[in-house]
Amino acid sequence: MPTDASADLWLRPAEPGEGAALAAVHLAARRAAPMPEPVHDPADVTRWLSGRLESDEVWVADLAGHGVVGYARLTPGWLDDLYVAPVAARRGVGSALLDLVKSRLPEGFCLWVFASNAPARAFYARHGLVELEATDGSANEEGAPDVRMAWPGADPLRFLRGLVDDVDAQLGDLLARRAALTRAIQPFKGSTRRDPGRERAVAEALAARAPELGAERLERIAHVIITESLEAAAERP
Ligand SMILES: O=C(O)C(=O)C[C@]1(C(=O)O)C=C[C@@H](O)C=C1
Repeated sequence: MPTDASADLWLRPAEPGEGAALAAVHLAARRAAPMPEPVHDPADVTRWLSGRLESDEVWVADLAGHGVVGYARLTPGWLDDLYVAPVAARRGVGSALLDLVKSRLPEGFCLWVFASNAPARAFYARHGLVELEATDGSANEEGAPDVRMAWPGADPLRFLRGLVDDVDAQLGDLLARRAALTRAIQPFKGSTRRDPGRERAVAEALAARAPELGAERLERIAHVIITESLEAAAERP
């Protein structure tokens, strides 16, 4: 039954030496959730979390009669871990930790959640987080699709524009690299005619990485990028 846990619940900074307690919560919470199997054994998880205690901001939830039942681990702009042991489920521990994280990162933060973890995604959505990009999992250790979520903080437009700026910085670098390659190829071609087959293949490769944009839209985007890159190359052969 949902209860107001505040009387029994105490949130406090983690202390050095609590790595094993955090690892127990981490592993129990993961086992109980629809998440991929952990790729590290308990000793590794304890060692890793003990190390993170030295560098990251970690808060623990102590529940009367149970001890440490949850924790949140933060790095600048990110909620890296939020785990609650099943023994303390549905007692408001996760919400209390998340409220604390919001107060520690009032300008907003991001987190990664496994796509399969529908209860966690619903929990975060109920608490005002929005879903950003989804991945195919190739960049995480488990190789499982995940979703980036964000709590956009006190000034959502400012926070989300900050994320756009970060991505645009990468996109600008990529456009510069790509335009340089378009330019480098031109002297090796017999004509200045465009190659529609090659351009279709380029658009298909983009569509495989960004399926939500769709092949047709990506074909138009690729067309603009290539047109402008060719024009820039012609201006500076
Ligand atoms: O691959 C080529 O033939 C290129 O000239 C490069 C490029 C591109 O920028 O990707 C540019 C123009 C062509 O129509 C097809 C592709």
